[in-house]
Amino acid sequence: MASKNKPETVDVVVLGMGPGGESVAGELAAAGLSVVGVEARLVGGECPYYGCIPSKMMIRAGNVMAEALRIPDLAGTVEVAPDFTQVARRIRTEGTDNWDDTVAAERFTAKGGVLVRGTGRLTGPREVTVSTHDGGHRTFRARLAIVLNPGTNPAVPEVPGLAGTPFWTNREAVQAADAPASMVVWGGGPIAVELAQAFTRFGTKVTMVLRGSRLLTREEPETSELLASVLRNEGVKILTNKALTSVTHAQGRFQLSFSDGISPSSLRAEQLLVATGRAQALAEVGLSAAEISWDLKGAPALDQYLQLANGLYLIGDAAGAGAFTHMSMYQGNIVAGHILARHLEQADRGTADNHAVPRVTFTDPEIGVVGLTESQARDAGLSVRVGLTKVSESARGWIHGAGNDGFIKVIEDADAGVLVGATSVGPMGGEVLSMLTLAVHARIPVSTLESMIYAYPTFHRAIPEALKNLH
Ligand SMILES: Cc1cc2nc3c(=O)[nH]c(=O)nc-3n(C[C@H](O)[C@H](O)[C@H](O)COP(=O)(O)OP(=O)(O)OC[C@H]3O[C@@H](n4cnc5c(N)ncnc54)[C@H](O)[C@@H]3O)c2cc1C
Ligand SMILES: NC(=O)c1ccc[n+]([C@@H]2O[C@H](COP(=O)([O-])OP(=O)(O)OC[C@H]3O[C@@H](n4cnc5c(N)ncnc54)[C@H](O)[C@@H]3O)[C@@H](O)[C@H]2O)c1
Repeated sequence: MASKNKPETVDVVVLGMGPGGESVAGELAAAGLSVVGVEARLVGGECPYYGCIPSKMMIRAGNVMAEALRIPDLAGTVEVAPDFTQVARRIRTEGTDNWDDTVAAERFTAKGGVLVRGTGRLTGPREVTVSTHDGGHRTFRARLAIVLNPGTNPAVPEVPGLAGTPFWTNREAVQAADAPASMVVWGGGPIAVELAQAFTRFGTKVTMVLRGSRLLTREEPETSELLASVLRNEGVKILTNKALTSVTHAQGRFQLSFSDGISPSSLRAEQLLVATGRAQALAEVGLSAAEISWDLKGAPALDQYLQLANGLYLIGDAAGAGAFTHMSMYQGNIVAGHILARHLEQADRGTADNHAVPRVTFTDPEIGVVGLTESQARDAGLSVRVGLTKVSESARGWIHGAGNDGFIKVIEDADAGVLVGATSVGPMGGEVLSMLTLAVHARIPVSTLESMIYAYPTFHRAIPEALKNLH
């Protein structure tokens, strides 16, 4: 092993092996470059161990039960007895290998990559120093590139009493052995709504406490309204415009005090889930050593190849174009393509284009969104036409019956005659989103979408109805 003071020269250093970092590092190593991947926790990052995969396993199980409970409306009788321990077992054994990344690490090293476990920091424009888990230090000089993929950690606001209590973030929630009897979910973003619904379906009495007046504030107001009504019907309490002022924990219960600016109130619950956004791990990476200034308030400035400076790339949640696994991987692909084009003379794969970023919040109904919301399109100065239709009014939605809440909303740039955004809420709303994503991505004229044949009776037949309603 090299000493602290003797840098080792390699082609590429990937700092943080989230979904994008893992794929860039693997591809470049497989192409024959010498690649060091630096990872402080688990190769693969948040998504496979604490994010997408375990949460979607919970959601899948909850959805099966919710469907079963719709049987009396459509098909007979059924007895449903939720058992969270089955979900916990599946997450532990199939989903996360008991939070062990050996398979992912070996996938990378089998391609010729070198995995260094520890926390890395930039110590120069082309230099990374790692405090390794075995207590040493290694310094690497990157001949060709450094790719930063540090991701995020749960952000926990400072509230008197909170720090000393056994609250959950997403990381503890997905490791739960059982569903708590009652839980306060603090926050109203995607993590909060997905986990609130999943735990409710396993018998947890959930109270959501929001700082503002609606759920999923980045999405259309119609989305927030519909989701709130679905969650309330399932038994979730939603308290709005509340600030958490103090927390205590005694005898296995949390006591939470709130203020709404007028009068104080309090809640007791067995568990508290803090889902109040994410903190950028990029802040700890030492950007100033690479002479990059960044003030944490927005995303750092990147060029179209996702470079902060020549040969210094940034991908993933920290790149600020959407905190989603598919964005991390999309960006990783562009960066790998750029490095290979520059140094191995392979064909360039193009540059980052964020006009059609899709996202799906996996509640029931699913919430699929692409591109701009109505207010974003108006704020951008476009001449906007909006079309909306309810899923329950389509033939398929009507046939579907119980569980058919949803709508399609399309946003057109009327001058250009193309969609610039769309929302698809409903059963399989995330799958219905796919053709809307293509329409926004490829700027397909609305007249072409109107002339297309849509199979009957599918959920996506609601899309031409929404187009008919454009006004
Ligand atoms: C509960 C939950 C559910 C989610 N569900 C979805 C979903 O359904 N679909 C979706 O698209 N997205 C989902 N996401 C978001 C998704 O997990 C992230 O967008 C995704 O993980 C990509 O993040 P990233 O590439 O920025 O890196 P991350 O996944 O955050 O990984 C970064 C890695 O870098 C390492 N690291 C950081 N700093 C250093 C350092 N200095 N030295 C060494 N290593 C370091 C970290 O240990 C980590 O492993 C979900 C997130 C959560 C929390
Ligand atoms: N299905 C998916 O794709 C999926 C699922 C989960 C998470 N994610 C990604 O992970 C990211 C993080 O999710 P999230 O739900 O934590 O974050 P978020 O930033 O979307 O939502 C945070 C919530 O906490 C509230 N909040 C923030 N600071 C607060 C404070 N000081 N006091 C009270 N409330 C406060 C906000 O008002 C908001 O309701 C998302 O933006 C999303 O990109 C994606």
